[in-house]
Amino acid sequence: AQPGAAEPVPAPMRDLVWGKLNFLHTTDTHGWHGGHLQEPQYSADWGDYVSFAQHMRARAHKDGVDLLLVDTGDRVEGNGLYDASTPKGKYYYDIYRQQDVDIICTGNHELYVASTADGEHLYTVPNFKTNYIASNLDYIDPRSGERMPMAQRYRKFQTKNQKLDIVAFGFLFDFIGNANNTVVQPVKETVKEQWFQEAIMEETDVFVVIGHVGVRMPEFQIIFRAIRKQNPLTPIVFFGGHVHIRDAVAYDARSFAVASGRYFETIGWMSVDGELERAARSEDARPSFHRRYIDNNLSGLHHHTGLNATTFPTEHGRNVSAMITSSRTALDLDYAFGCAPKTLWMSRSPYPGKDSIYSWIETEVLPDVAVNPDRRHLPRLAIVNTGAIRFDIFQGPFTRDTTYIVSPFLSTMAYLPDVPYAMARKVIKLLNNAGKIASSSSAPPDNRFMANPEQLAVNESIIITVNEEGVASDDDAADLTGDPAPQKPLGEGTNADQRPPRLTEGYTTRDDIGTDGDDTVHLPVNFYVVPNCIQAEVGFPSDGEPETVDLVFMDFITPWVLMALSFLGGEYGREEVQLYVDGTFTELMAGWIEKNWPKRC
Ligand SMILES: O=c1ccn([C@@H]2O[C@H](COP(=O)(O)O)[C@@H](O)[C@H]2O)c(=O)[nH]1
Repeated sequence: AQPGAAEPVPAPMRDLVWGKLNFLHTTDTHGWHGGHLQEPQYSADWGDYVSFAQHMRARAHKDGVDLLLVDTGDRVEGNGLYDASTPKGKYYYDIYRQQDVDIICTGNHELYVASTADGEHLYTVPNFKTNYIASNLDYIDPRSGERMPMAQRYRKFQTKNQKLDIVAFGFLFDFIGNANNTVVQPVKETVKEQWFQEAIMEETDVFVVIGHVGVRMPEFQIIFRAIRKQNPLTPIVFFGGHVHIRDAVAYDARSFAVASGRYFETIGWMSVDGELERAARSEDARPSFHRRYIDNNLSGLHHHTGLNATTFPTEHGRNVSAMITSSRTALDLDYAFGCAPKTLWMSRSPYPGKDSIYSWIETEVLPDVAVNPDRRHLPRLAIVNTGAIRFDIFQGPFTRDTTYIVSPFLSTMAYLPDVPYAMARKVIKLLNNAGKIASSSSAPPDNRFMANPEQLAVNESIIITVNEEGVASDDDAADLTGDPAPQKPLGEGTNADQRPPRLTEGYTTRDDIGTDGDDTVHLPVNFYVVPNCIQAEVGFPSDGEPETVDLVFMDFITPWVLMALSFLGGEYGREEVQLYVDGTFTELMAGWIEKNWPKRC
């Protein structure tokens, strides 16, 4: 862990179940390779993961089984370690490559900005050579204009110890927001390609499909059906991401899919056991699958390896942690813009509400920063999509690192001048409806893409009632322990005098397999659904309604805003959208904090 990172608190643990073929999975790490310095349950860093993987590989070797490491993209954007340097990623590429990842693919965040896709092509693809797979992604060389696969389309290899044959693919969901130096082929087209049809006819023991794709998204279903059609008995394992949640689902008795969360809070574990060699395959023989969501903290990593603070760190792991420390220092990530007077939550607290980060943006930040010096006298509606805010703000120092953690994007505030108020006021309602505003082929994707991916997976707020002793209500306790007994304490074990152990707050995952996936038994946390967008009325007359307003919005949501206006009878084109205020939203927010919050805590 990094110097100053919160010490993990011991908690009741569930062990890992090993099989013949085992996997460790990271996804959507978004630059958090230094770990969560303020959160004890996720405070291990990439160096600790390097040590962990070394010990786990050694155990696999000793037991004659195999371990593969998988990463399913969105490694960038979301933390100062990647975002704070010029150019972005100056330190990240060398840190990330220290882990021996066996199968790796691209996420949408590697592609939003052309220079990020260039970085992927120039550094991560060569760093991982034959381990990098790009089944449905091409890159366009900026000099020659030549279009080429970002990496090989698939990979066939043998595992180290058992010599199991593996055919692996690496997909990205049908993403359309990429910069123009890459081409994402829709998955339904890719599976028709000759190379794919030939690849799925390869003799193999196991298919491994990794993808920056939610495990319940249609893209994985399409791939699953295509492979299964030709291979009725072959085990197929899927590793997904993008939705930022822990999840597991079995598509049939011989397939299993796992998603391993977000922001390097989780290291996913999957094991497959049974007769895996194709020679032993039969109608009756079925593989068994296990999953575990490992909290990324040192006490858990010690637990799973049977080591301690002295014996756990390897030389390589220590060196990687040191690389991260010196990069964080060079980037001055601990520089404080101000002191957050209280914790502001994205989804743990209701919106609108006094502890909601969105209410803070709406009522305090926007009225101050949504100001165009030449039009400050005119009323405006300022709209921010909730997906633009990526993390909670904890009470205490708000640092350069926090800035990128909360708001990593380069989005600016755009506007349309003098929109009739009668029309402009209805836009927010349309943006906040579920589904698409219009169903034409040129319409932007589902409105929920303006919100955070975590929100995609949940339709209703999940509010857990816990009493003062940390005991959940009957239903919640039954959910968490799998036991319908009333008022069951939320611990698996009890200490000698039968008092329940003190639990920390964290993930209490329910997936298709059950409620025992998390490696650490936690107290549950609330999850409130938030709208796709929030809106502030700024500079409005004290009485009466304005005739027209400036409609100000994050440039990222331009397609949705134009579609909403068109639906309301206002035809505005992209060329009419102008920059409202200089600077990115991130810079505006950091500037507001510097001006309004106390400098020191
Ligand atoms: O410029 C941007 C880019 C993205 N967003 C928000 O992020 C999600 C996508 O997040 P993932 O981590 O890829 O899952 C997108 O749906 C937007 O809500 C943004 O606001 N601005």
